[in-house]
Amino acid sequence: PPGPYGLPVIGYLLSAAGFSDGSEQQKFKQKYGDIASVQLGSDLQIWLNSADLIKEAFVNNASEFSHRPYSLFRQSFKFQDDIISIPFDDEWKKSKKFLATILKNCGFGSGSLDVKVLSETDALIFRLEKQQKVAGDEGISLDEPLRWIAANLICQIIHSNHYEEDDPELKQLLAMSKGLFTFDLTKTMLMEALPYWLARRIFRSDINEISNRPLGLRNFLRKKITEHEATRTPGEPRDFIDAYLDEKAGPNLNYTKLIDNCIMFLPDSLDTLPLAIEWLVLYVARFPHIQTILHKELDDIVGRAREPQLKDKAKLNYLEACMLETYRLANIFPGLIPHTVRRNVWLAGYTIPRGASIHGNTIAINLDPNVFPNPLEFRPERHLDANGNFKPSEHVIPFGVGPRSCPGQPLSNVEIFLVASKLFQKLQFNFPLNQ
Ligand code: HEM
Repeated sequence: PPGPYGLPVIGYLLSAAGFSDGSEQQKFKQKYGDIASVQLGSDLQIWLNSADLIKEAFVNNASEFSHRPYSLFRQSFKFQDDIISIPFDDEWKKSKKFLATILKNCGFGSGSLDVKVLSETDALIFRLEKQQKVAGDEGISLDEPLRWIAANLICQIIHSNHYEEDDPELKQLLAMSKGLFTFDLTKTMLMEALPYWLARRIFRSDINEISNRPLGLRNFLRKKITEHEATRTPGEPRDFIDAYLDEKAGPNLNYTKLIDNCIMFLPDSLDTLPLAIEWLVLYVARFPHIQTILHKELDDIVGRAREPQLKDKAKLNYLEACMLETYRLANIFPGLIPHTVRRNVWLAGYTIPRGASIHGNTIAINLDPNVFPNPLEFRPERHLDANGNFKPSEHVIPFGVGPRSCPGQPLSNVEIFLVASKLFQKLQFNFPLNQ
């Protein structure tokens, strides 16, 4: 595929810094159309710059395009057969189906989850109001309170624990998972771009630091598993750990795999998901006319006397539109997680070489002025039809598409919708004075 020329050996590596703010990725679409390639050292990156082409690869040709490329960064964590890294084969299919089923039984997409989310949101509102009284005009940060509610929900699903605001165990868990998968983007690109032996030398101390990151979480989860083994009733799972133990009990039970798969749920649950809610609140607070429309819609459909429910979702068109617009403009998960092919494959008239890393260019797609006029404006109306009904966009794909897409999407959709509808039903958000 076409792409920028680079220098011998290092390719386009000197421009790696431009990837962190998305400016390079946007240029790929403008200059080369739906598909572009860029050589970063030894890493050949293919950028798919339209949602249609991403679907062509990850959905229509899923059997070829659903592998994960080798990544020194991910390998540094020393996870064992975790769901994100394992290749797309029969083993992966079995694991993903198994995880999806037990997650569903533990709350994802089931009625009991709504009750938990609503009661956690009550506690969140109480906490925000309390903090606001103390802070006055200074304003408060949403970051920690939103991570706290998200942690309570995922912990109930994984190991049935519910925490109060100041619980030291919760604080410890949040501290251990904060930034678990965060790393300087330019360094990550260099790590993946340099030949393996050289990258291992240059980044030795970073690799050691990364491999130590999950140790605290592993110990924490090991303790939870031991407690579960002592108290569980086989066949009556209370949560993810019980369900896993039920399914895999026996001499072949691999505790490290169980622990690592629990850890895989944490970064998106504790970082990505609260971030989406936080951006939504910030955009709505920034534009008072949008907040007024949102409050009116909630008053008309739900009223003040009862809780919002999942069945209201179909009627809360404006809220749905605000959520989608947030995914688009805030670019909640830029670039998806890279995929690869295991042999040379044709796509859009080009050969995609075996081992290339394949990226969904959601940054360029979300800001494409031909699809979203005035793309930098937060305009929920663009996702409504002439009758004011919510119109999902085929171009906004924050959870990815195809078999490798996010298994947390059902949980995220329920959680974000219920938390947001209740927050906007009960509260008015404004920016602090002079900010
Ligand atoms: C707003 C919230 C979230 C967003 C935007 C999001 C987005 C994504 C994206 C873009 C991918 C990669 C798709 C691809 O490779 O093409 C992904 C994968 C994944 N997500 Fe999420 N996610 C969210 C929440 C969650 C939650 C709450 C969980 C767990 C409880 C979760 C667990 C995972 C896992 C395990 C994978 C790897 C799947 C695989 O490799 O087969 N995500 N997510």
